Amino acid sequence: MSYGSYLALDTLLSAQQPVSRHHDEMLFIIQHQTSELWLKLMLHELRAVRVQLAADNLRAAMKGVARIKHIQRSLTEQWSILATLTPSEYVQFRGDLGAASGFQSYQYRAVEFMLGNKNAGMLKVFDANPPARAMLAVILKQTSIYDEFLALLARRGFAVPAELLARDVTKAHVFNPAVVEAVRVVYEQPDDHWDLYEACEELVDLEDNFQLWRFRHVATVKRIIGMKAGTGGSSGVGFLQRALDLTFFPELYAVRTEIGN
Ligand code: HEM
Ligand SMILES: N[C@@H](CC(=O)c1ccccc1NC=O)C(=O)O
Repeated sequence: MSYGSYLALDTLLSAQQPVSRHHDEMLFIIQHQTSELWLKLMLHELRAVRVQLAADNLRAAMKGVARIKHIQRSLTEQWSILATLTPSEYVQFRGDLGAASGFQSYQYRAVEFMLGNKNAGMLKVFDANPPARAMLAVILKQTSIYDEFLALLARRGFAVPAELLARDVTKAHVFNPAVVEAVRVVYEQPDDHWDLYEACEELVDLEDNFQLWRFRHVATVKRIIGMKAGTGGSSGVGFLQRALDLTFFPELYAVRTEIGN
């Protein structure tokens, strides 16, 4: 065993293959590759969190969420490196990227699915990559982290509607006022439900961190390509900005309006 063989460094460090002759393409490639590595670890941890929630191991699940939150911070911080890429630099190799786009990040889509933002329509993006498509199809049909959390609440005696517990999990979760009422009990008597109270706040942190990543993506994209359309066929900044309206755990936010009323 050696450092290089253990870490497969020859493989890892031969995977940076610029398609242009431009100096700054190396930054672009490494920014994406490191993001994908962290996404890989995030997925690994999310899978474990899901299993722990299903097994009623709330503390172990929250240990996993704590690690995920640090990964998210690292991913979000990383945007400042890419922000050193100026529009004048990017335009020199953007054309060489063809129709490639972050749309095609199957690990990113898997993370969105695991958190509950399901969208079966996204699978066709990966028709040309059968293993990626198959991985996403499996996650699409599984309960999300939030489905498992709501099921755990129900097992703890909270009034989570039965139809929600038997919902079609291939669809995105839809806001349900009864869940707000269930969570309200936790927030109004935290001392009686401390672990659930803590877990709700951890999930809000997770969503908050995710939004910060999305925001830094839009902000970085805006400074690099302005209002140009995206290589993936979207409007660009406008499309990415709309994604900021998405929410994984709507009831955990809605409950805040109700506290004290
Ligand atoms: C110069 C740098 C970048 C630019 C100009 C850019 C631009 C865009 C645009 C315009 C889109 C919308 C899809 C399209 O029409 O192409 C998009 C999507 C996306 N980008 Fe980037 N991006 C950049 C860097 C990154 C990096 C470093 C990552 C990290 C993995 C990333 C991940 C994604 C993901 C996951 C999506 C899909 C988002 C969704 O479907 O909600 N992008 N990007
Ligand atoms: N959508 C970007 C291109 C882009 O960012 C990209 C291209 C190839 C591989 C990954 C990419 N990153 C994220 O969208 C653009 O419109 O310039």
